Amino acid sequence: MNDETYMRQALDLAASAEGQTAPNPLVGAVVVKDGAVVGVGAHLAHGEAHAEVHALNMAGDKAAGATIYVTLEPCSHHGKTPPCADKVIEAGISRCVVAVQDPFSQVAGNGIQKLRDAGIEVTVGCLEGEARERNRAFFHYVRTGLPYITVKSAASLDGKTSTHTGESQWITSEAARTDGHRLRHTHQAIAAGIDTVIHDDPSLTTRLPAGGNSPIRVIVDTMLRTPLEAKMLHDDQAPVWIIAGPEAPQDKAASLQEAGARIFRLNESPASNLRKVMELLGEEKITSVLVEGGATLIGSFVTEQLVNEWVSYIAPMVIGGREATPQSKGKGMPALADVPAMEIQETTMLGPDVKITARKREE
Ligand SMILES: Nc1c(/N=C/[C@H](O)[C@H](O)[C@H](O)COP(=O)(O)O)[nH]c(=O)[nH]c1=O
Ligand SMILES: Nc1c(N[C@@H]2O[C@H](COP(=O)(O)O)[C@@H](O)[C@H]2O)[nH]c(=O)[nH]c1=O
Ligand SMILES: [Zn+2]
Repeated sequence: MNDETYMRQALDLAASAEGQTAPNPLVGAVVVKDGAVVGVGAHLAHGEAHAEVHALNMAGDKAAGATIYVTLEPCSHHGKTPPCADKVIEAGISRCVVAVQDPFSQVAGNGIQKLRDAGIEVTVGCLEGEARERNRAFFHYVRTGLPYITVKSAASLDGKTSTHTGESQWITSEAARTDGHRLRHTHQAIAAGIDTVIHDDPSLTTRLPAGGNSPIRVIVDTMLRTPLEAKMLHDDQAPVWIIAGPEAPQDKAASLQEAGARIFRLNESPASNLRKVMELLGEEKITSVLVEGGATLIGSFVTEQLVNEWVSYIAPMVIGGREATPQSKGKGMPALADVPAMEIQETTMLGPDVKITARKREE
């Protein structure tokens, strides 16, 4: 058993709380003493104990002289919980293996320094690539202040998301649609355009057999055309935030607020200033957004080059039709040189469909 073995265990522990910890990162910790695992822990929810605390509590006095493996640098600031670095020192840990430094300004190497100053041997970089990839949303958010943006698109082989008569249910299989709901569970917010809200009256909730978190529903609706009887306003499943433009009628804003929606009014059209909308969500501590559709909204994210990840679910059918809805509308990129390079991360069969995941390389 070597460092990577225990760090892999810590990464798996971190991943077990996926979709629960935002805006905090996923973190796992394993305490090892004389080749035996004596404590394990994961950060389970924002505001609750950090992974190291769980693992050290479980280890008890076996932590003295032990090694702790942690997927993110132990924090050194007083956030909602006392600093983990202090706890690691108090427990008498003699060696700390860290996957990656915490980019959060209040930590960013201070935790590691604190441990070293206390005479603890610290190594950084064990399975760093995997640790960064697991926390890509958190790292992107800390670096840019913008949520990590994933577009989800379900389409035919020829890239249509509905027939030219507007029929779209269903193109992909139950298996693909369920996988799409896992994407909802792992994102803090889900964005949809007003056309999708009017056409589909979607609930945008996470409906998985085992349950799951329903993301905050963010509707880009410049003129506040969201119907007062929209399903999502009456299911009490998750907040509804509607982003309006300057000309949106005040009386409609008032009645939507009455119906429980939170209205954000921008002084420019949100549909062509999505970066402003994302900055606003970033200020609300939203670290990840799933863009569910439709083609117009997706087209705006593409044109503003805000897409960090693209997940396509492709069904084995060809719909055809010049008027059939494509995966993205809007202005688009004039030249290939402007098209951001991405990398395919995964292709998986889900029933009869194929799922393709691609990511933009983080700068
Ligand atoms: N039409 C298809 C999809 N279409 C998804 C639509 O964009 C819209 O998100 C749904 O109508 C939302 O409904 P609700 O939130 O589940 O109530 N998505 C899919 O994965 N496959 C398809 O075939
Ligand atoms: N979740 C986590 C860490 N999260 C770090 O602490 C910040 C949140 O602090 P707080 O508001 O107190 O929860 C978060 O932004 C990130 O930098 N650190 C750790 O040592 N272990 C953990 O398990
Ligand atoms: Zn901590």
